[in-house]
Amino acid sequence: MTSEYLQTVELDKAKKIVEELFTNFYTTKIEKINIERAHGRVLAENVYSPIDLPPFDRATRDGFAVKASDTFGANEENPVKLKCIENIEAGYIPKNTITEGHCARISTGALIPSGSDAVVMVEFTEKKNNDILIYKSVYPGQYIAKKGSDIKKGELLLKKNTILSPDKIGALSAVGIKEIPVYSKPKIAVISTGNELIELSENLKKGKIFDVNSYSIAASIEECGAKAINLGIVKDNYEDIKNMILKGLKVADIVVISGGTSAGKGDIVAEVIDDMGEVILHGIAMKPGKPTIIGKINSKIIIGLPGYPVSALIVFRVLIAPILCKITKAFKLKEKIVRLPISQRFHSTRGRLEFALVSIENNKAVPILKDSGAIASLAMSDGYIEIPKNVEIIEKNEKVEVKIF
Ligand SMILES: Nc1nc2c(c(=O)[nH]1)N[C@H]1C(S)=C(S)[C@@H](COP(=O)(O)OP(=O)(O)OC[C@H]3O[C@@H](n4cnc5c(N)ncnc54)[C@H](O)[C@@H]3O)O[C@H]1N2
Ligand code: MOO
Repeated sequence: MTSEYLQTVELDKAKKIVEELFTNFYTTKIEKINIERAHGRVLAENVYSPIDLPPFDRATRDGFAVKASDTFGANEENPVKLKCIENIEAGYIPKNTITEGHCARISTGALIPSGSDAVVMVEFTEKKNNDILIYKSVYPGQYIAKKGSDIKKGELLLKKNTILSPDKIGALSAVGIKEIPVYSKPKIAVISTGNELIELSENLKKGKIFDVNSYSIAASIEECGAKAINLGIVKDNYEDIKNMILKGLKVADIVVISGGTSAGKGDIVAEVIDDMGEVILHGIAMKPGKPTIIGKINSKIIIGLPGYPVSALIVFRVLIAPILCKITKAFKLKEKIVRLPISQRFHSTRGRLEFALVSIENNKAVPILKDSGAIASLAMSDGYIEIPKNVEIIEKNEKVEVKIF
């Protein structure tokens, strides 16, 4: 079983396998959520406006509601004199009808009184005793937003699969929709294995290190619009790993476990998965990431990432994230890529697709020459470059594509 690890498959084939697994074994569900929690979620259905918007004819300027015909011919020299019969504030219902020779003071957003068909801006009026002098004519409909002119009841407001950004949330609230149908986030359990790992809250003792992958992988999951359920650290022993995986399968749709994937003595993740279900793939022809495991237990997908934090993150990014983002639809997959000259000659492993972290300095891609065990590279990196398996050397100043994190 673990000998399968020696037979690596190409990354493209691994991607295909993961994609097929997600298609066959993950079913997208729909839930209704409150608008207050809708930011970043994805609409699961078309939304039609349940009301006319605006719901009534309303003033779009502060001024006077008039009969437009009363203002015809009015100008600076020859103002028209109208009698003001009411003051209509936003939110109130006018009591009177505007008849010839009359007007009403009106606020922006207030309901247009019956009989009126236009608003004169306050700047072009003057109050004189009980009269209002109008210095500018208006045409019928001027400064009035008609009922339903924005959107009509029953009209399509937002299409299914729209990402709910602040503007879209505004549109939903304008038509009074509080409960919103969205895709449920896939739940992904995150497990870190290793006797050497400790929680961030613990004291660092000799031989121990803080758990990185629980946090970096959970963050990557959330970045793809999925929900990470961090189950924490488990020791490198068969029973503990098995029980933790069982727990993950219970609470989540997918399990991601890191560490214990390679050929070491304590590296028993593949064995456990194989006993509980099926190891579909163990070993990808990529660097880092060679010992990656893809498996299935009771129709649920389980991914074993290499323990080294840089390896785990790169594998997640290139193998899992694109497919996860595709199913959540929460993230536009267009990767940010910049083409930059490389700052120095770079040697790559012959015969293996390689991913190398780089930082960007003075408009150059600077390779971070540390191995995947080096944590500081995570802090220094801006992105990574992909070196095809048949390329051994990238010459200084050759242009490379940097995929930004
Ligand atoms: N004889 C061989 N040894 C190794 C091989 C190999 O092919 N033959 N592959 C190497 C490669 S490549 C990788 S990658 C690692 C991956 O091994 P594992 O997945 O079994 O990972 P571990 O041995 O458990 O851990 C490796 C390394 O990473 C640290 N680690 C693990 N988990 C975490 C975590 N959650 N947070 C922080 N650091 C973590 C761990 O302490 C180890 O230092 O194997 C190579 N060896
Ligand atoms: O394959 Mo490992 O994942 O080189 O770091």
